[in-house]
Amino acid sequence: MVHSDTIHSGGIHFDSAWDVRVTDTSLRDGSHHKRHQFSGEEVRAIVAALDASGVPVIEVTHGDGLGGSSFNYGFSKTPEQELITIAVDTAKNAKIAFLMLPGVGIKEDIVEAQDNGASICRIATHCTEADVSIQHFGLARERGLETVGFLMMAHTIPPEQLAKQARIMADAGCQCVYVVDSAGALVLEQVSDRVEALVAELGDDAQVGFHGHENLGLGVANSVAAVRAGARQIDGSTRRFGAGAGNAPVEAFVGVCDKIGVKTGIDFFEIADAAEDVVRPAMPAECLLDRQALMMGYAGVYSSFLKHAERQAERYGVSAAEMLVRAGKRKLVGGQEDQLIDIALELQRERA
Ligand SMILES: C[C@H](O)CC(=O)C(=O)O
Ligand SMILES: [Mn+2]
Repeated sequence: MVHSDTIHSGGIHFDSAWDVRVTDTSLRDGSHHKRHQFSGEEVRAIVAALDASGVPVIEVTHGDGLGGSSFNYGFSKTPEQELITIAVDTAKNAKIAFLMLPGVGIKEDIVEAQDNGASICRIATHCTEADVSIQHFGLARERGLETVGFLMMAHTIPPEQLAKQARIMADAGCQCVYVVDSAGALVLEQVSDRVEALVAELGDDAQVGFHGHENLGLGVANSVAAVRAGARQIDGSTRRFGAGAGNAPVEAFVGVCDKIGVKTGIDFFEIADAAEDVVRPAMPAECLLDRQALMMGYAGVYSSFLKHAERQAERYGVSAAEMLVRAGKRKLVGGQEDQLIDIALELQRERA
């Protein structure tokens, strides 16, 4: 299918087949659920299926971004740059994106990912720390990469404050700033209020995106709320293959968009088949909306803490759900995974 391109805010080329551009993040956010154990063959099969369904952007990286393979976050089975190369070689139309968290990855990682063929650079920071991304956006734009900014744990600050952080990213060269509901804690108007605030702040300087998690079962509904509030890019994971209860399922989001007249350019029937026949077999288990996931949504906990909490809960014989509620009370942010051990020990002491 050949479509014509148009240029939208942030200077991003948009295919005329899209009202919103969907990024599938199963091969990055799903990496948390799979404890970063993707094989090259799995990446090849998933990219081929998503690409054939019309998914325009596919993100491939360790769950915690470039450089995430480590003792703290969990070692990857296959080096992420190798997975990026496989994804680029496999995709016929989709662009391959990568994620990086300043401090976890470094600028050389961005250069290597681009040399391996990735074309969209997504930089993630905690939502109050946008200034740590400035040099990375500068480098990415200088090198001709398309840029996306991720303001993580967006439920923790009010819309006006989030918009100011978005402005920092846009001024640094970010072409689309995402409201990232890392904890799956935002509820409908809380999403639209944030998206609207960013749209008002950024105008034509940058697009606004939304990345949701399913911990309160609102991934698709929140994504629709984001679109109605002006978001032009939406993340999801086919079969919800993501951290916690997973991300907004791309196949359901596409079906809903078809019904409400929002063009995604993705074929509903093909993506439904891809979810069932290709993505599900690569998942260690379905992403469940179980007690632990619910606690994360309710207490506002970073979704990627789930597997870490489960491991420490088993090690110290305490409840993972209780650990996650305490992680919410302590307002932990990404990078503080080690404090889960402290919480497990605290619960163990209390029980003794
Ligand atoms: C590094 C995180 O997993 C980024 C993300 O997907 C989120 O905050 O949600
Ligand atoms: Mn996520």
